[in-house]
Amino acid sequence: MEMEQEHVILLQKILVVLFSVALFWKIIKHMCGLLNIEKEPVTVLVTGAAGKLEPIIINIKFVCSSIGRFSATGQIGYALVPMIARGLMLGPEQPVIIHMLDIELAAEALNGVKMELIDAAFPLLKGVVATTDVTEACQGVNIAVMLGGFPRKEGMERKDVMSKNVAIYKAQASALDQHAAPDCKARKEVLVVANPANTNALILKEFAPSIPDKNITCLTRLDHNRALGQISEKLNVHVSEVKNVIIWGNHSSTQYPDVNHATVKTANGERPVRVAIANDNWLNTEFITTVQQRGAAIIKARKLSSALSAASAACDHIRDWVLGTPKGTWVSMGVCSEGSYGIKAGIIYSFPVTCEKGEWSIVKGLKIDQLSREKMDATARELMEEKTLAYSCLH
Ligand SMILES: NC(=O)C1=CN([C@@H]2O[C@H](COP(=O)(O)OP(=O)(O)OC[C@H]3O[C@@H](n4cnc5c(N)ncnc54)[C@H](O)[C@@H]3O)[C@@H](O)[C@H]2O)C=CC1
Ligand SMILES: O=C([O-])CC(=O)C(=O)O
Repeated sequence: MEMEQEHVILLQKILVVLFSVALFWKIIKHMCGLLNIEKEPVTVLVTGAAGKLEPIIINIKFVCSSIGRFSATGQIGYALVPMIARGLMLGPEQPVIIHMLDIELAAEALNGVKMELIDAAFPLLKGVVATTDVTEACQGVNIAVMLGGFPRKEGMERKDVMSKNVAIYKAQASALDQHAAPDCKARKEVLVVANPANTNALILKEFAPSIPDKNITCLTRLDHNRALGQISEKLNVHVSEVKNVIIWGNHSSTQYPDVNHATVKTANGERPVRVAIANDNWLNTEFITTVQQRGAAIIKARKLSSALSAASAACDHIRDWVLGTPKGTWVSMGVCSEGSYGIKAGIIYSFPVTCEKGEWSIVKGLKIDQLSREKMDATARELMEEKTLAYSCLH
């Protein structure tokens, strides 16, 4: 009898423990749910997002034969917006609202992209605005990815492209300055992708005085990823095993892809890339020109510029900036020079950076050899010339 009672008591105790564990688990899950619900959506602006196809009229006499050939516009935008809506930019638990801006001519196509975003039923996507009104587009924006710009057309001089783009970036700077959410001014991120990326970012910085210089950056992460890709191909290792390449300077053919501090993971630990490749001649010549010319090579192959890899790099850039770079790893970002490594303060120049708590910091104290010094200075000179040209276009 006593034994039976003991068994009942033991069973009761087990049931109480099981019930408590289940209740505790339910409370935890409920709290996590509440946390998710409470996460405010982040508003991301993407300019130049229309994803439009325009017929090319090659020869006016044979206009019929030219129908069916198309040039895509808003290409990067069309690849980028679904990546943002899937959480590839801000993480799988961050709801987003996407604002898309394009020009009047692309309004119908822009609306088509909005329809597709709705049809894709992305769980994280809490709203879409498609507009040709820059003021509406900039309203309440936390993060801005600037793809919109005037592409170089046949027969146009560099100065013609520059004058169109700096005028666009000056106007958009004023709109962001006046209408972006206080976050964008106090804390958040502006990424300029449209070419000339560094100089467009410079103009944005100069004409949006309420946005701190630290919040305005340009994309050189694509070049950084291209450099990682070339090294991984050469060594026949996965790209994730290679780290800490650097892109110095301008997102142009004068950029300097530097592997002097890069490493590759091996079974026996990390090895310098220079030692693993053991071919300085290749690293100092073909590797550099391949990365510098990769954009042109893609255009030649696709008849269109890099869109998939540029969109992916834009996500990498913002994700690492907001969520932080992995320990021991740096990335390349075009940021406002503070004078580090002898680069004139104030220009937007690509440096190696680490990010923590939403702030980037330039990696300091890297040893710079003679070849690197010359290449870093040459790309800085080009940026100074672009700055002069941009200002001459504005006057
Ligand atoms: N930094 C980087 O690593 C890279 C930069 N790029 C540059 O990114 C930019 C975008 O590339 P794609 O999407 O291929 O070009 P795209 O020509 O396909 O698209 C540009 C879009 O901007 C729109 N646009 C023009 N003026 C505008 C304005 N005032 N406001 C808003 N939108 C405007 C156009 O209607 C078009 O939809 C180009 O300037 C390209 O050279 C491209 C690849 C890599
Ligand atoms: O020149 C372009 O439009 C393409 C470009 O920047 C790149 O692929 O790096």
